[in-house]
Amino acid sequence: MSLPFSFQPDPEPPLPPSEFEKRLRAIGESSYHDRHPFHILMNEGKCDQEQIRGWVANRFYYQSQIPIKDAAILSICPDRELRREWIRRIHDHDGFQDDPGGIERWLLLGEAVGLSRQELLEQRRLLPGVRFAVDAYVNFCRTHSWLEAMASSLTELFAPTIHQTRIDAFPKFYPWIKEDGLRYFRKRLTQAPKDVHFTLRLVLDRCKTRAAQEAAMSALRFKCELLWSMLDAMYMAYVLRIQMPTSDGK
Ligand SMILES: O=C(O)c1cc(C(=O)O)c2c(n1)C(=O)C(=O)c1cc(C(=O)O)[nH]c1-2
Repeated sequence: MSLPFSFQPDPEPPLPPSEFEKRLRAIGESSYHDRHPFHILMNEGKCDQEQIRGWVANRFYYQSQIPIKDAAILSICPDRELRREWIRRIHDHDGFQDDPGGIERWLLLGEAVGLSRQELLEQRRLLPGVRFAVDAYVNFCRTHSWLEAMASSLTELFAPTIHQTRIDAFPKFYPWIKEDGLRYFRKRLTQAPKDVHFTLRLVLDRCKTRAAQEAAMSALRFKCELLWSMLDAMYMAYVLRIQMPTSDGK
């Protein structure tokens, strides 16, 4: 027998916060980019100098776009208290007062591996696949709700472990990298947990419906996919050595 047309089945109830958090963490545990074959090669000391340089140069584009995506989030966030907190992320990367910022520290990493600032700033080694993936992140944050955009940054729950792995692995396997270059990763060990503690609480508190919780989980899956895609492009170019011929023949 069909139900009267006015009957609406109950929407799925929201998950209890502890279960929601468990599911968010499970997304990163299964698909964060620490498991990508490029990172595994790098962290086991199996990359050559050109592969490390390729990774540093391409990741620079990600670093350079982070404050732009955070500014996009600020521009759609109606809550003043949240904006006061979120703006700190832009300062962390662009620099604030005496702190030259994460982008500057990544440029030092570039110099430590033998890349000039100019080369990074002019995006000379930027692969098309990396550009598309990073641009997709900025675009996602411009076109989704501020809460989904904030939720997509929750991959940072898993970033300190991978930063620590690099701090341990680089001096051991790549003694040719100047020590100064590791400052970026050291600084993120204290910055990322602060960011992510705030964002996790926010997402758990503000996603009050099951639909909002599902949207936050989708945002996190999307972010894991784009981080993974960046490394696919790098693996193709620097491990399989397949690159698009440049149109100007260089
Ligand atoms: O080196 C890494 O593996 C890694 C990953 C991520 C991440 O998970 O998005 C970030 C960072 N580093 C990072 O340094 C950083 O500042 C950062 C900001 C964000 C973000 O989404 O707002 N992710 C990340």
